[in-house]
Amino acid sequence: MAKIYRDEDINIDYVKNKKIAILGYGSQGRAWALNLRDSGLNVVVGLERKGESWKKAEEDGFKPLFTKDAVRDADIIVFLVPDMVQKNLWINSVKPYMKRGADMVFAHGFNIHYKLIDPPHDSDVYMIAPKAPGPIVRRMFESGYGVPALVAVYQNVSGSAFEKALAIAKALGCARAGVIETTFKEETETDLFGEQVILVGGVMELIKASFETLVKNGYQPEVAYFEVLNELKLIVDLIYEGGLVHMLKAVSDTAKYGGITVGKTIIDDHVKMNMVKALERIRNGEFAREWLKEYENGMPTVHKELEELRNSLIEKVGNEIRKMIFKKA
Ligand SMILES: NC(=O)c1ccc[n+]([C@@H]2O[C@H](COP(=O)([O-])OP(=O)(O)OC[C@H]3O[C@@H](n4cnc5c(N)ncnc54)[C@H](O)[C@@H]3O)[C@@H](O)[C@H]2O)c1
Ligand SMILES: CC(C)(O)[C@@H](O)C(=O)O
Ligand SMILES: [Mg+2]
Ligand SMILES: [Mg+2]
Repeated sequence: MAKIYRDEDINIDYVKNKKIAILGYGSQGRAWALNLRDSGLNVVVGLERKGESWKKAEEDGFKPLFTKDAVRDADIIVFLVPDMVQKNLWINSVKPYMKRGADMVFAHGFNIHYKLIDPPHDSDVYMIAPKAPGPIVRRMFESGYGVPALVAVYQNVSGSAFEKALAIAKALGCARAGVIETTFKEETETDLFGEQVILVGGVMELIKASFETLVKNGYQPEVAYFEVLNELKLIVDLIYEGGLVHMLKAVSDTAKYGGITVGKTIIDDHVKMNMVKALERIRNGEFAREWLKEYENGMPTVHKELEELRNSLIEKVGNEIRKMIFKKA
């Protein structure tokens, strides 16, 4: 079994008096900046322009700097802008201004694994990859818990890159849950696989397909929404709390039998073959090349699909239902 590092295994002093530049103040950037500051670390937020993120960081009590000024005397530089943006940010606003030997830190291995960024040979390069969306990284920290994270070292010039990665993971609250060592390759490939096949892609398409099937066959959209989307969270909560058997114990015997037998005919060998194909495209770099091209063309596919989703029945019905059921009585 993999070694799981917890708070008591980690010494935060490795990063205690270091100046940490958090580049980006979005999903992960905000969570990292706030959690690290609350853990007593010296954080500066670096941004490219005085836009929404700048305003948000100021509202949270930071004094953001332009990237080049934030990295000038930083000991640790954390790349928390979108993956497709990191290379240009590195070339134009970090590399020419950073202190020699400053650490380069990532929350996902994409740019290093697919060789978009070629880091200087005298820098420690490591990763802390929280296994959760940014707002949850912050929410769990505030409530005294944490989300798990993976840590990996790509370059260890100082000899203490791993200890620094663990220290940052602890300051993020991740070692309250558990931190596992991995490689940039393993993190990148499994993270992309997870988000494409289940967490983002798979779940979304299962929800859409089951909703459409019910509605096309004459059932009320609101009934379909409750059945395939709202209750999904409640069932996943049971799996999260206690595992698959725990969830099966909470549902009826009818649901157990139906789920066990029919589930396999939905997620059949054909679906499993598609999963292997998706993994293969990640491993041979085909997905990364396609995504780079999509990004360079202005993300037409992403914009088109989001527009279609915004106008879809499940979103319209869901928006109305959520207004009702989440309204405080
Ligand atoms: N979103 C997540 O929950 C999550 C989870 C784990 C790992 N990660 C990784 O964390 C990193 C950051 O992802 P994110 O989703 O938090 O990013 P994000 O999309 O939330 O980043 C937004 C921030 O980047 C800045 N930004 C956007 N475009 C820019 C540009 N062209 N130049 C400079 N700055 C720009 C914005 O001003 C904002 O401050 C990525 O490597 C991602 O893979 C994200
Ligand atoms: C939150 C996720 C999906 O786990 C992350 O990997 C991301 O890229 O946003
Ligand atoms: Mg990801
Ligand atoms: Mg992920």
